[in-house]
Amino acid sequence: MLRIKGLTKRIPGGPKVLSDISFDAYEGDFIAVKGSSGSGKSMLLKCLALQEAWSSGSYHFDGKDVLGGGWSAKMKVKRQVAYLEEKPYLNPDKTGLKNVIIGSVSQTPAWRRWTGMMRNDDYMGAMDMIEKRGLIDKAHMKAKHLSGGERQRMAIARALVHGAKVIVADEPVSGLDPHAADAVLGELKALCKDEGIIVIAVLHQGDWAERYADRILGLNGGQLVLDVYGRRLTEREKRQLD
Ligand SMILES: Nc1ncnc2c1ncn2[C@@H]1O[C@H](COP(=O)(O)OP(=O)(O)OP(=O)(O)O)[C@@H](O)[C@H]1O
Repeated sequence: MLRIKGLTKRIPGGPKVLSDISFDAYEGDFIAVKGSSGSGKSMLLKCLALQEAWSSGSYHFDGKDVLGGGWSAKMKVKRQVAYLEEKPYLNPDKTGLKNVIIGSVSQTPAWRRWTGMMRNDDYMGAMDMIEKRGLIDKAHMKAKHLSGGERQRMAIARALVHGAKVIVADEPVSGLDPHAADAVLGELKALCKDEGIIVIAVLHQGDWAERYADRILGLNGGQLVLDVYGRRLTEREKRQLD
């Protein structure tokens, strides 16, 4: 469970880009984040994944104080909160499987990525995860030959292999055709439902948020202006996010 209180982010020597954001997220939640360009959506996800330092606020993960908890508490959150980019980086010349085993810059320690060492149980765990994502026939294909949707799903497998309990995804279906987008969001939804993963995804375009998320957070000018459960946004609420 995540408990965010008063998250504020000020760019050093610059503007305040997130102001006093508070919300809780529970196992199995699929939360969409909406807001116009520059409203702070990406910054919110980066702060949750500890890719950006917080200016103030408190962050509890499974009851533990992350910001007050020292290096090991922060490393644990970096491993368990995976940041999924709009176009996740996979090494183009390595296979999907090898990319999954090696891990991502944001989640996996550097020594592990440099050595690329593979134990037998790493191999089995990664293959299992890839198979569950329906990508078994792509496991030995170089990443450069995977489609956008397959890359996104391979990146989800990679996050899970390296211990993700929370996936924060920044526009994960932007640029994908509707069929591939449904596959990616269906995958994320199933992870919430079946495995209790928390997904927090920026889904500003179209009606993906309404179709897949249980809850929609709306940002405007770095402030949380909407927190809506289990229903579509009204026209008035949509205007609040313009
Ligand atoms: N390193 C930085 N230095 C200065 N300003 C920054 C920095 N990073 C982000 N910002 C500003 O913070 C605000 C929020 O940025 P963010 O990327 O979170 O917006 P967003 O809602 O994700 O926008 P978009 O939908 O266009 O991606 C923007 O005004 C942006 O210019």
